[in-house]
Amino acid sequence: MSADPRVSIHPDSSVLLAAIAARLITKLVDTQDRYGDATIVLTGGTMGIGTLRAVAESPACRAVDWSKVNVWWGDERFVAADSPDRNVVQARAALLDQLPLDPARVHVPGDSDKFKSPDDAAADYAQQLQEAAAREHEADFSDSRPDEPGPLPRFDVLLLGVGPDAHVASLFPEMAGIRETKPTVVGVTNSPKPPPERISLTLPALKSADEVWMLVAGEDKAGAVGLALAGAGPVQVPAAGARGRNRTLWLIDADAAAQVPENLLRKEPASA
Ligand SMILES: O=C1O[C@H](COP(=O)(O)O)[C@@H](O)[C@H](O)[C@H]1O
Repeated sequence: MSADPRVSIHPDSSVLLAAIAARLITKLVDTQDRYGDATIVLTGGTMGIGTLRAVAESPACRAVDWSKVNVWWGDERFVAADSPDRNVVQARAALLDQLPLDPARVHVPGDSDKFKSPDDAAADYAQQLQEAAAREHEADFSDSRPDEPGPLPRFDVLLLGVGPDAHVASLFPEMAGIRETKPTVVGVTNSPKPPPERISLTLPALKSADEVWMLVAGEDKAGAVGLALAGAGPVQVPAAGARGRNRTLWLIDADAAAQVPENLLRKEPASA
């Protein structure tokens, strides 16, 4: 089951980033009230890193118990561990290094210093995910606990940027990664956007999240946003396939909203 998209449009990218940060902080606090901890899946790119900077700037940032936040990434560039191209390196500089995170809860995808190929790093990341899922399963004493752990832990909120070509994470239109239905993680060797080698969660793994938030600003993304929301197929338009189980939220600015289908635009209530 997955949730139909809802769209929330903000006047420009700076208002959008502040609004996303406020929502994210609230979501993490609410989730910690419910489960004791919260799990976020981060993304890279302009909006992914901009969101982290906006969280760092928010006075409400400290409302979250960061020692009980589990951190994963939806994708990573397969380059040296300290490369400025790494989503992890950018996320640490934007926010993570300022937080009292528990290092055991920060799950970093592999790099080219440690692994020979994107496929090897993808296998390691899939293993990290599976181990986290097994730990969660062991600690679950509820009546709804399944007999066996699944391949993925609980993802409470999963953030995604969208490229002008409608890629999400490192799943690019018409390429092998977006067609994967079985593995949770895939190695990418020919990304059309540099750097060419990457690892990415697959579409089924993205769709396992409780909530998926699509973060998009700028007129160069309007075509991709329009196609995704008009119901295009995920192989051609990967952003169309990314949906949360309970919520799919498109948080976008007015420029990126230029081609949103009319029926998805929120109407003002009619005046009496
Ligand atoms: O390469 C990537 O691109 C996407 C989108 O980035 P943007 O700069 O166009 O917003 C990003 O979400 C992904 O994590 C990243 O690796």
